[in-house]
Amino acid sequence: MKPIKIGIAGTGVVASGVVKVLQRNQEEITRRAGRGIEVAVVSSRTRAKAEALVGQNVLIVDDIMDVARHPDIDIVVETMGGYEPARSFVLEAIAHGKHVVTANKALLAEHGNEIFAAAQAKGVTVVFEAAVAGGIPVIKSLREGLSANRIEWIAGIINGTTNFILTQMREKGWTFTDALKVAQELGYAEADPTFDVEGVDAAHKITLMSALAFGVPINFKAASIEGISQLAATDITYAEKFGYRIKLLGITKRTPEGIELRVHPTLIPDSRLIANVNGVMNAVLVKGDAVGATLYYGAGAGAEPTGSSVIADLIDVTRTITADPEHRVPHLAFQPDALANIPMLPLSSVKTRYYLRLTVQDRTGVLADITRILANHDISVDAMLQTEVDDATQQTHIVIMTHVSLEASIDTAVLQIKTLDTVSGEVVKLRVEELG
Ligand SMILES: NC(=O)c1ccc[n+]([C@@H]2O[C@H](COP(=O)([O-])OP(=O)(O)OC[C@H]3O[C@@H](n4cnc5c(N)ncnc54)[C@H](O)[C@@H]3O)[C@@H](O)[C@H]2O)c1
Ligand SMILES: N[C@@H](CCO)C(=O)O
Ligand code: NA
Repeated sequence: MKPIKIGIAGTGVVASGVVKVLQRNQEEITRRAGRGIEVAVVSSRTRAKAEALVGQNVLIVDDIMDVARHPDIDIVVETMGGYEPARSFVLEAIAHGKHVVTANKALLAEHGNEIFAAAQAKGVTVVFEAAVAGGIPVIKSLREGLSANRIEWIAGIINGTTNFILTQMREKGWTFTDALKVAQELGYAEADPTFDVEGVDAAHKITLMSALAFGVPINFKAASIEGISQLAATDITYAEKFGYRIKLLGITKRTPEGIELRVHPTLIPDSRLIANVNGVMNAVLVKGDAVGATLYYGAGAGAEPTGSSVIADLIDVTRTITADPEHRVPHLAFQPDALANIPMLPLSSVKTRYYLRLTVQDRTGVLADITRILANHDISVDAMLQTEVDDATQQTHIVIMTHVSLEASIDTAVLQIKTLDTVSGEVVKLRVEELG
């Protein structure tokens, strides 16, 4: 059979991984796909970069739309990133009957509903394994491997850059700034690294997994997002004293009231496997009612790991290209006419355990005032730690681990605690997930 011809828009880190692995493993990829996969057209902002990547025998075009419209192409690969022109490019390719493979979670989290609807109408596939947790085949697991289950929750370390930063800070004492700089040099970070450090990239990814897990439309606006830029090294140390590690987690949970969707630094018991996932590695825990908890681990970023996922998608599309569209695996795991209308919950209705750190004056009655306020809001204390009094300021830190409480109650209690004249500065609040 003749090889499948593909076009690539954007020749950066991910595209280079795709081209290299396609070349290196050509023979095995052909045996798996049933026919060869050949890069036929490439578009890049810099022709020299494209030539260096694919050589002289591949057509290089200046306008990305010439990839989207090229008559010889069956599948386009979008590795430019960003919202525009990526969105227009993908829609144009779909309009021309091309299947699309993309690594772009920002695009799908914001414009996925429009893109998948266009693909459905045209009978083509849009696949995005590379967009979530880089090289880990977690989309495939959610869409196919776990399709017997009612998914209960997903919790994942799904941003390599921030996990790399947290690891270097904790293990090697690097500064946040130095660790970020190295993550950028290694090609892990987004073009705008605030997407990584402020939790936006993780929110894009957990939004996509939430839609796949629960069969609901993609709803990025419902995500509550908190990154690691405000996380103090002190809290990493105190958490360790209680036997916890702090990780930036993307969490989505089905509750009787609706769906939680959130990203924030989270305390995790240090005995959990996921608490020991370090460096650029990602890990996603998926809890299904039948299978129980399953854990997917691997490189969340980098050229070849991400290229691995792009190529797996290319092989999948190649295999199904001859099947009738209605017999293909649905883009978002559920049949498009079977999406559910479950409410997305605000952060105030989250129920979990909390870590609170307060700075207080060392005076009698402080602790009693604080515990009284907590009790008045139905918050019970599980463990408490008080540090030595600082001689100069006469201040001390009180760290409290609560039992499961309602976030709205915690927030009201914290507001009241802050009005006590013995309490100074901010009260640090972090969420704890047992992930059992
Ligand atoms: N780097 C990773 O480890 C990784 C992992 C998973 C997903 N992703 C995603 O993959 C995508 C690409 O990331 P990357 O790290 O390869 O980025 P990159 O910056 O290395 O490469 C992007 C490429 O696209 C080209 N490009 C951008 N805008 C263009 C335009 N308007 N016209 C033509 N070319 C254009 C750039 O010149 C560059 O060659 C992003 O969506 C990113 O979120 C990256
Ligand atoms: N910037 C992303 C790339 C992979 O999606 C990360 O650090 O995880
Ligand atoms: Na993946």
